[in-house]
Amino acid sequence: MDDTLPATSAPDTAVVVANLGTPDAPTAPAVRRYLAEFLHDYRVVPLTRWLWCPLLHFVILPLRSGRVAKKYAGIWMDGGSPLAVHTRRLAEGMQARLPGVRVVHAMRYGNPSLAGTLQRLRDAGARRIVVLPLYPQYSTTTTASVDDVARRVDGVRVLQDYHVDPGWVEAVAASIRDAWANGTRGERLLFSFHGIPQRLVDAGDPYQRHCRASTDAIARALGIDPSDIVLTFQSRFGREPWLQPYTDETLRALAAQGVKQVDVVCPGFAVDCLETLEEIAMQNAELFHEAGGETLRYIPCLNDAPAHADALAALARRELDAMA
Ligand SMILES: C=CC1=C(C)c2cc3[nH]c(cc4nc(cc5[nH]c(cc1n2)c(C)c5CCC(=O)O)C(CCC(=O)O)=C4C)c(C)c3C=C
Ligand SMILES: [Fe+2]
Ligand SMILES: [Fe+2]
Repeated sequence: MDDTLPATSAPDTAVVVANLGTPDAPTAPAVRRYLAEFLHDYRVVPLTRWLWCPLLHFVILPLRSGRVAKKYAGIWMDGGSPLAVHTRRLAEGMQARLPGVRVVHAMRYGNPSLAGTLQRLRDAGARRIVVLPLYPQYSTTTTASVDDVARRVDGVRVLQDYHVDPGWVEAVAASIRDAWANGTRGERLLFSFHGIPQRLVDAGDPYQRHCRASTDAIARALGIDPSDIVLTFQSRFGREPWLQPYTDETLRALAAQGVKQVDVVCPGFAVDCLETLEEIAMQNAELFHEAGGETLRYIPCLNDAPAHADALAALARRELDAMA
């Protein structure tokens, strides 16, 4: 846990840049610890505990931890897990844009913990705290879980979503234009979002609608023909139906239709992580190639790009002003 909050001159106001979380090391025990916390969250798996706990502890964690640790090892950076490194750098970029405000990062699962960070900020005198979950699209599985933790602390406001925020939309569009700048544009642009179970959308979760709206807004900013765009969902977990079309099946179908070059962007992920660097840029690129495609070009997340830090700092400032 990070107990070394930077000292600033304005401890009464703070912004917490909150992300999902990630293991502390690319090892089976560290992955197991992380997955255990993540998959015990009722927002993520709402199964009755007498059924879920035995399955989780005796089947899923023993089988999954070692296999997933190897995937993390393949993308690990000098400073740690990509999700942790990029989240930290993004928060530093926002700090530079928010003088007089203390900006820190925290994780819903793993370290530095969101609950501990909020408590330490309060103990250090912060009375106005904005939590900015790094989820552009709202979901009960992600944003609401951050809310669950934040609601236990006084003086905290949580940004609910920014799925069509003009600054963010333009930053994503600019990153796609940059990828196309050298004239190597794929035949299709695929927008791949993390999936959630279809059951949750049927029960009212706005996530799918937000993903559609983000995709449309980014496409509009790019001025591209809707027929050049495909919206898909990745990272299925478990056996029930998740949001469709699935990214992997769509890539196979595109290759079968004779599409050779595809560009993939993941605007549901603020920073690069296992699901983008390993699943899309490695696993799905290989799958596309084996199905007869030539090149899957992965367009990186915004990470700590100046336009990203600008957009999120402006959002944080607006939330702080709304608390005044
Ligand atoms: C971007 C939004 C995300 C949603 C919505 C989401 C829902 C969701 N995820 C799982 C299960 C897993 N997700 C895992 C990794 C992971 N998920 C997100 C984001 C969303 N998840 C990110 C950014 C990451 C990467 C973390 C990293 O360290 O890089 C994993 C862990 C990896 C694995 O074991 O495959 C699981 C498990 C569920 C069940 C769910 C909705 C119900
Ligand atoms: Fe348990
Ligand atoms: Fe996930």
